[in-house]
This record gives sequence, C-alpha cells and structure tokens, in this order.
Amino acid sequence: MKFALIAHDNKKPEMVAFVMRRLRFFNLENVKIVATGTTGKMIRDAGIEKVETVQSGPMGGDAEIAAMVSRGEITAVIFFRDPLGKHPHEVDVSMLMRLCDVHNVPLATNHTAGEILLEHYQNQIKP
Ligand SMILES: O=C(CO)COP(=O)(O)O
Repeated sequence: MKFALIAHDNKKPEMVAFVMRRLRFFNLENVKIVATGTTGKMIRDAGIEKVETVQSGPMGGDAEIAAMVSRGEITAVIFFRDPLGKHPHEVDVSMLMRLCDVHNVPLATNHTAGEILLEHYQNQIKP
C-alpha cells in the first residue's frame, strides 16, 4: 500500500507528530510513502528515510500526486489542509481532491480523519 502525505505549512508540525506516532507502521516494508517536497523532507528528517518526494505543492506536487491517484498508484491520501490560509495553487489542490473522488481513493483532510483512516489500514496489516 502506498500513502500520499501532504501538509500545508501551518499543518506540517501536526503531520510530523502524526507520522512519528506511527513510525513502526510507516516503516513496514509493504508500506510506501510519497509526499510533496517540503512535507517529505520534514518526514524524512523525522526518521522515515524511504519517503519518495515529488515537487513542492506550489510547484506542482499536488498535481503530480493527482496523476498518481489517476493511475491507481495511491491507496489513500492524507492531506492536512489549512482551511484558513490562502494558497496560490488552490486549483491544484481542488484537482487532487476531485480526482480522489473520481477514482474513489480515500482522502483525509484533517488530523482526526487521518487517524481513523490509518487505523483501518493498520488493522488490515495486523496478522
Ligand atoms: O502545498 C502543499 C500542498 O498543497 C504542500 O507542499 P509542500 O509539502 O511542498 O509544502
């Protein structure tokens, strides 16, 4: 399974804490991670070296992940959005969310939804 992890700037500390609490799960061999540029760097610094990165969000990273969703490469997207901020690449973010719906890929856009979603996949992996 492959998870896309993305966080807007104000939500990056939350994403790092989220990942740190699940280091064991994210470090499992059959769990893959792709992240937008800056989010990915922070996740790597937090102890997950295998994270694959695409461009930073404003430079096209959300669009790259949207393409992966369209190709059926992503199990679920966890995207901690900042609903109070303005983002120059809002159209890319909308496209990513739309394509998750088109392809029926689970999308968690806040911390609580992310917890619930990961719980599901953690239970799938348990023997
Ligand atoms: O902007 C983003 C999501 O829309 C996140 O991109 P970064 O992880 O590169 O900051």
